[in-house]
Amino acid sequence: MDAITFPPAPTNEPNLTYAPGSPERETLVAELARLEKKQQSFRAVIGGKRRNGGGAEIKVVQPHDHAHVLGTLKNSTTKDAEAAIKAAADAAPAWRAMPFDERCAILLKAADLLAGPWRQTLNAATMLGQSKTAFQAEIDAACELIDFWRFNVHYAKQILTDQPIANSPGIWNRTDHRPLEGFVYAITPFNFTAIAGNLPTAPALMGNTVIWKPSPTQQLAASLTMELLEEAGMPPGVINMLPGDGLDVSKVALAHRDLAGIHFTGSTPTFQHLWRTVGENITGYRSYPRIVGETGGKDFIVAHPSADPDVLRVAMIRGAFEFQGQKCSAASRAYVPRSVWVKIKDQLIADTEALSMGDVTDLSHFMGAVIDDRAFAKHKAAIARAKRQKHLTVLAGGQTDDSVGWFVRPTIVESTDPTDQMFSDEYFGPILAVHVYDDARFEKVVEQMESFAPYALTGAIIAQDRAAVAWARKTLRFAAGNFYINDKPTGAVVGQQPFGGGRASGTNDKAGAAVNLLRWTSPRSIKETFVPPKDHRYPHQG
Ligand SMILES: NC(=O)c1ccc[n+]([C@@H]2O[C@H](COP(=O)([O-])OP(=O)(O)OC[C@H]3O[C@@H](n4cnc5c(N)ncnc54)[C@H](O)[C@@H]3O)[C@@H](O)[C@H]2O)c1
Ligand SMILES: N[C@@H](CCC=O)C(=O)O
Repeated sequence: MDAITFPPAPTNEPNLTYAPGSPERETLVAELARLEKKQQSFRAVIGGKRRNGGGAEIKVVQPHDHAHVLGTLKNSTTKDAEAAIKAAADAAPAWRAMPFDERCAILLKAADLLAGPWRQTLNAATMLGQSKTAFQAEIDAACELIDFWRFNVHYAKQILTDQPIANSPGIWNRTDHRPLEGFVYAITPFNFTAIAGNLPTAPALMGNTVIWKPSPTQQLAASLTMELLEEAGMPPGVINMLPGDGLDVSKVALAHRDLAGIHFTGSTPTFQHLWRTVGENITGYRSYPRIVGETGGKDFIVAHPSADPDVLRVAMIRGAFEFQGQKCSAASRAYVPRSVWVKIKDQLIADTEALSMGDVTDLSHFMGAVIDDRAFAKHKAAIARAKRQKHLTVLAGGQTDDSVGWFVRPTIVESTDPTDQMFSDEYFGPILAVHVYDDARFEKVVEQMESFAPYALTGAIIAQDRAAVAWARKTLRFAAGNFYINDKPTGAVVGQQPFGGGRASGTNDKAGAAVNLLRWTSPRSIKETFVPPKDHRYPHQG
């Protein structure tokens, strides 16, 4: 008989420092050398079996050294997608029937494997493939993914124990949290190994089987995540990984009767394309597909005249430039009162110019390269435009160089016009637009920026005046799904600041929280009457 059990209580995985001489640094350096040396073939995983996709070859390279090929993959085709969907359907009955505790144990084991023997492998892969520094890889590939897996078990258990609170006499009401009927299509972005690992596993934990389409530029870490999950005991067919650009996979998956849900993180245009296609196909599905998407941002820092200048300067540098500004949460627009600007401007420029950028296997760097040639071209064009416009002044950075890697210097652009496109368009790179305003206009400036960008992902207020903090918190209530007071707008921690945004930034089904897991269940209400009536007549009938 199944006991009522309590999984280990989750706690956040502590960050290792990688300081010179630390044991973690030594292991990481060895893993970097090992992974750099071998060119891999990244194959699809369908029903637990490896196979090459049937499409064209795609090279996976190091962004900071793009001549260095980490491996190759073959694009997944419609045939691969059909095989993966069949494998997911074949695996579904046994996976649904597996006791919940066993599913939890697989993810808890995956978390422990990642905290232990796999930690530096996934960190090194994330550094090489996505050009993250050691610290940026640690907070993503190790800590955030471990936290997702441990906290999701805790939240899933809460969902299952959440049962009806009322029972009429002689009746027992129960809720059966069923998985969805069909497969979940998880499509993941390049920028976070943790998000890539969470999107397929969260629906799987709730009993669903999954088609996982990672980003080609994140394929090294994605393939290793798949291996780790297999070592943790994830049965064949529960998560089927299809490398490549996803175009052919979507042709099949989005038109399939059994599409039960989409778990997406990536850009707003891609998400809108997926949603539109589902809309066009709506009459063909068995159930209405659940659509969960976390998308773009134009994340802000607003400083009040009472702001502590040092707090503001650090929030701007770390918030805008860590991981080359390629966090969806990265600050890309700042509004600074003139009285504070005069105190920080010189130091902000000097600190920005001093940020060291280069090959991330040299652990002394603060930043690496942007992800690919497309991103590089976009940032280069945005900077060139800024140099041309009269109302824009490039204060720091502005240089780009793609001869070895896709390097974009951290760039600060001052704008006299807060309606310039730099305050509304997502560039997803190390470019921070700053509007300096007269102190007395604080409220006017906040009211203008509140909905100037279509997004509402993250934002921060930097102020010491409590009334100003309270006013901004109220006025900016719908401008950010994650709102920070006297801190940078990046670095949300699972279990502490559930992450996600509204408006064009997504459906705000907070990753790593119970609300997200609920989307992957279809509750069934069960009423049992112990002594049912045997006469159809009611008392008022006399
Ligand atoms: N809100 C969040 O939580 C969050 C987190 C991380 C990244 N992001 C956003 O992600 C974007 C950057 O990531 P990206 O460049 O990987 O985004 P992207 O939209 O280019 O790609 C995301 C994924 O979608 C795939 N894709 C694209 N078209 C597809 C199709 N037709 N069918 C199937 N798959 C398809 C890509 O291959 C990739 O795997 C930014 O806009 C950023 O703000 C948001
Ligand atoms: N947890 C991360 C998520 C970033 C997404 O790209 C942050 O809050 O910075």
